[in-house]
Amino acid sequence: MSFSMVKRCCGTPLFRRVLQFKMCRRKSQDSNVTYTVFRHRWMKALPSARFCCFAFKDAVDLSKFPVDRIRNFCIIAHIDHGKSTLADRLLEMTGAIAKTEKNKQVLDKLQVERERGITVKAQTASLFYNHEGQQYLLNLIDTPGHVDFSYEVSRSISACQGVLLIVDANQGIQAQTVANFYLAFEAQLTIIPVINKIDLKNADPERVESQIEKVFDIPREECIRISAKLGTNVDKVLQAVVNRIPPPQASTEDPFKALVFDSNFDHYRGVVANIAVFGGRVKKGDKIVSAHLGKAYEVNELGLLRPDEHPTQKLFAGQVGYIIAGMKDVKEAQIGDTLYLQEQPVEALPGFKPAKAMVFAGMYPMDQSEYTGLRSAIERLTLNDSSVTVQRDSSLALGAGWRLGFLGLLHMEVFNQRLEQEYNASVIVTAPTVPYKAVLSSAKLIKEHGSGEITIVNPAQFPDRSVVSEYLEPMVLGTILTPDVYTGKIMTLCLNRRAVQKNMVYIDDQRVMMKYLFPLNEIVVDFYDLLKSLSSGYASFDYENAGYQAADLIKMDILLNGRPVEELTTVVHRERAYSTGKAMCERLKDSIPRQMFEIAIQAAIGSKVISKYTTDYGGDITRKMKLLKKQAEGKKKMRRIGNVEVPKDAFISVLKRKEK
Ligand SMILES: Nc1nc2c(ncn2[C@@H]2O[C@H](COP(=O)(O)OP(=O)(O)OP(=O)(O)O)[C@@H](O)[C@H]2O)c(=O)[nH]1
Repeated sequence: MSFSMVKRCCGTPLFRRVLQFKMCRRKSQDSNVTYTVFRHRWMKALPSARFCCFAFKDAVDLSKFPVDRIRNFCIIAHIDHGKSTLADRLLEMTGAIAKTEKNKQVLDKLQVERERGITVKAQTASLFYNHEGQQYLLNLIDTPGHVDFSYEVSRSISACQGVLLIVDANQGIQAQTVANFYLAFEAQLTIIPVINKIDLKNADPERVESQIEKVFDIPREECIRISAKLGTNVDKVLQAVVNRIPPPQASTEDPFKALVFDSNFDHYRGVVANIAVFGGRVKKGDKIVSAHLGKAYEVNELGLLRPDEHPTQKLFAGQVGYIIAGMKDVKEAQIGDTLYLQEQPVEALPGFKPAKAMVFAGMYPMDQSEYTGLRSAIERLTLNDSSVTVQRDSSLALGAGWRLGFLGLLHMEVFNQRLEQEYNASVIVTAPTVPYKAVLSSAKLIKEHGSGEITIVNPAQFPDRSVVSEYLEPMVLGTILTPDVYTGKIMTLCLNRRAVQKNMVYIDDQRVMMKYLFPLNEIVVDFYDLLKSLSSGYASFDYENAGYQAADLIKMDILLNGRPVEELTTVVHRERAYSTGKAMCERLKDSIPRQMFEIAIQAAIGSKVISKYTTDYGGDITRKMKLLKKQAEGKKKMRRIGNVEVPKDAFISVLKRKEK
């Protein structure tokens, strides 16, 4: 409905007098959005609802934006180098959000993101920017920095032609800077290096520019020095986006073709898919087809993300936006899928390799009566995070549950935290394990599995040596960047983790970049924490898949008063079994609150006990009463194994090693 129609219908003096409306036209800061605002006198009484706004017009006339005035880019960097802060400034400067103290990490919408101060999910925002008298549509994607979420980065990159590579002016190039640079470089995107935090006392942009020149072969003149926090030089970043990043190669004349690069689930509207339009145009009511499933859908809604959803009539070639088309499950909007018009089939875009789970853990309800509630919580959460894999699982000790696959330990922790925060679910999580493989030698088993090689994601199902010719473990190529004073300690740490050095170079006169081949199992739980503490927080770490390697593996059980603790069953390298078993027993002894009786804690391989400890019992009667009271309070967070109560959080801490 246009403004003139509204005016004609309800703008007459009589109508206004009767309803006491004041009508005016409002322009939002970016001057593209025109709202018709009704101001109701009665509403003056209600301070919080003084304005009643209806957006009658298609908010933005997207046909105004020929492809050559569109720029699609993402912000990539090492964790905490300031991506989200820069995104806030860009949003403010282009009028997408108001300038206020409250607007911090606007694109980090999840509670866990705000609490941990990290980005977990990539977010898109479309901005309108005036440059030399012309208006540009800039589509920005803010990406996470942590290695566990690098899948989000590679997906985002596929929707862009350029990246802003942010580097902290004090910390310089870090491990994820290198990893993210290569993702962008391999995708042949334009890379704009941005040195952030120049306001810091210890900022050394000169040094960082030299590093960028040496490691990435980008001339130092191309670097832009900014302070995202203070807004210094952020305008130069916007100019560089327009001047250096090419527009998308897409034509509105071609048949409609769009790449699904992200999706999330809305309980009322179904799947909301984020798309990059590679050709043609699409509008509400169009019949579109998902190339992956060959299924047709009708477009119910589409629009821009600014950063909130902003419905429009159409989306055109080169644009990035969202689309809702009655898909009921995120599996229907597979990341990497191609959408096209039913009457104009096109060849599918290359898409992406699906994310590969690197860490698996069992999840069980604290009490079996909570099974159904937990199932629905896990189902809903995985609808929004398609990189989590879920398989039903059950165990004698823990009952019915699931085995979930994650991209890393932080991903697993974040998932857990979201289950607790967003769904009020309380879960038992078993020891994280990596996906081992076994080459079977038993003809019977090969027939049973239909393959000579099986992947084991649950240590309880680790096959016995007698039916296996070889075990294989997953390997990763790790990159460590550190000030050179810590190299000695770090090399010892890597050696202790069965790592093999592949490379070592100085990136400037004080910082070293090392590459190591690690067994994934050795870095999953606590390697990163240890590396940080050994280097006083200065070293950084990133890794990528490096296939499988043969290894001498065995299954180890931990027993409490003779009963196996299924959460703690692990697969270990044979040469590590004794020291790992001993350390786990020691830590379990420290984690179990004293109880009214002695407890035997053992590590065993098959029937052979390799380590044994005994706890003291709780002491005199008043102490016992206090102990009972305290235990009753904490009962909810306890797991009962035989007659022993174990605190829920003991399990992960038992797995963490302490390096000498
Ligand atoms: N002094 C100073 N601090 C900054 C600047 N930019 C960001 N910060 C601070 O650096 C910290 C990390 O900033 P974020 O924007 O959350 O970093 P990020 O790269 O988005 O972090 P992840 O999404 O977790 O990877 C915050 O405390 C910011 O306030 C800057 O220009 N100067």
